[in-house]
Amino acid sequence: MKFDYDLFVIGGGSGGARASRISAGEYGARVAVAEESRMGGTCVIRGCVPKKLMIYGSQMPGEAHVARGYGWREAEVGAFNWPFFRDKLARELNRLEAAYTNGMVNAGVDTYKQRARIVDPHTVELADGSRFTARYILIAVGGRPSWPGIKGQELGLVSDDLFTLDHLPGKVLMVGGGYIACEFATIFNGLGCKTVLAYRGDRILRGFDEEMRLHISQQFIDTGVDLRLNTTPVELEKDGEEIRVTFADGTQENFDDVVFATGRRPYTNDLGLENTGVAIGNRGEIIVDEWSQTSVPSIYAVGDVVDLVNLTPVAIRAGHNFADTVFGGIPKPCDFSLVPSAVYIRPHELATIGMTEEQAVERGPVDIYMGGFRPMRSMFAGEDTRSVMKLIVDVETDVVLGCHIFGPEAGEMLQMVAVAMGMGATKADFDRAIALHPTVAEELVTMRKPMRRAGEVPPATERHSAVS
Ligand SMILES: Cc1cc2nc3c(=O)[nH]c(=O)nc-3n(C[C@H](O)[C@H](O)[C@H](O)COP(=O)(O)OP(=O)(O)OC[C@H]3O[C@@H](n4cnc5c(N)ncnc54)[C@H](O)[C@@H]3O)c2cc1C
Ligand SMILES: NC(=O)c1ccc[n+]([C@@H]2O[C@H](COP(=O)([O-])OP(=O)(O)OC[C@H]3O[C@@H](n4cnc5c(N)ncnc54)[C@H](O)[C@@H]3O)[C@@H](O)[C@H]2O)c1
Repeated sequence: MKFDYDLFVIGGGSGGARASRISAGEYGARVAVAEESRMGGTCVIRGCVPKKLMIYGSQMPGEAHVARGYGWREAEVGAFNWPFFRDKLARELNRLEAAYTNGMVNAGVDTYKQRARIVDPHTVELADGSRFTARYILIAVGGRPSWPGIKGQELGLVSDDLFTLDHLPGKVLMVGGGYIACEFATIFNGLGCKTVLAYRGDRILRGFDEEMRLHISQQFIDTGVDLRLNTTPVELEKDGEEIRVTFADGTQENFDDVVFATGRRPYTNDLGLENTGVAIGNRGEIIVDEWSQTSVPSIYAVGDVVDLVNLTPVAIRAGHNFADTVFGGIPKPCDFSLVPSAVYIRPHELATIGMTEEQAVERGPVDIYMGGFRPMRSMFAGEDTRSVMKLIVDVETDVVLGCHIFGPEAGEMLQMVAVAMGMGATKADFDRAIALHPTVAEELVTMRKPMRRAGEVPPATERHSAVS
């Protein structure tokens, strides 16, 4: 059968852009991409990139504080000019969007700036009614914020809305306890907004190492974020210019803005999947094997839509492996068992890879190496914030199973740890490395004795009485 294209990609975000560029540019496949919004997708337009720039913007008052501690006694940041920042951010995102589009066009990819639906396992229909056939279809449609389903929720915002606000809220309620809630609590707090972080459970960042969760909670408290645990909003109402929030315990409080950071869901609705027989899970995620292939042989899926590890480098790797496998004749299955990630909060961020202590203990005995210290840079400035590093080491094999770093620019350090751990590094390998002095990172190779063998962790209340 003759097809219009070898590959039709739905979604021009991290996964779709990489797959199409490599398939066409490196392997000469005839490729088209449909994108209903802006090329670059979530990461570039309304995720990682603008978020990280906002994090940098929000840390400037802290930098001025450090500068004063180093003798720049008059250092002040003054008032934050949100319209200046927002408009500059918009120009930067336009630049990146153009770079993404050009990258695809230069690779020979046909781009359609329209929504696409699947008609059958080899046919895609665009919003204007045009239809194209393809040997393969790659679904890379990403995810969308999910709303909590409470009364009046339409008065609230989601992360997509936060990069184009008319003005910053004087007082904001962040709802949720995951990556987005924590990162935007840091941002709003740093930019001078009174920030309340409401989480329904008793400790934020579920799934992360328990000890690290405590340090992050403590940092929020220390930096002035009003952290409210076991707190759930149940209704939003308009009250003049403000939003009145009713919480599950019956209390009410007014905010200028309420932001729901209550998770994201695969964006598979109205995609025409029912025309194909592609198997989906109960969250709407597309089920794929290690080759990113769905239950229909001509249809593949990568990125957040498969809801495995919802991070940009994972979507990119899956997209690249797809192109190598299907068009390059280089079979590359996806293995996402060791993925680093970071929660970009300030002043210290959390970067993590591998097992948490809790996961490791399930598997067998482990030694816990931990270092806690005040980094030279901030300590001299008169700050008290402590860095914490934690290595989880298999007692039997000496292999490092997990690494968790809470410190300044921790993500920058962890990337290199990911290389070592990917090679199966043991604690002895870490020890053999000569320290690079004076750095924060040297602590990683100078932790000589285990702090404990797992299972002997003191109760949380003894470690951090300030956190409930
Ligand atoms: C606020 C925020 C911050 C984040 N920060 C980080 C971070 O710091 N580090 C990190 O690794 N990850 C981060 N992420 C996650 C990261 O953005 C995603 O994992 C990544 O973008 C997923 O890529 P993707 O290709 O699967 O989907 P996306 O990038 O979402 O791309 C999907 C594209 O498909 C388009 N589309 C959808 N349906 C159709 C259709 N039917 N027809 C045509 N086009 C369609 C969409 O418009 C979109 O452009 C963040 C996410 C958010 C929301
Ligand atoms: N730095 C990064 O790498 C980064 C940053 C942002 C987002 N991301 C990716 O995007 C994904 C989505 O981020 P997220 O923070 O929205 O999701 P998340 O899954 O990390 O956190 C969602 C939070 O909302 C809470 N929640 C869910 N439903 C709720 C409800 N009805 N009421 C109250 N609380 C509720 C959950 O308990 C959880 O704390 C992340 O899982 C991650 O994969 C990554």
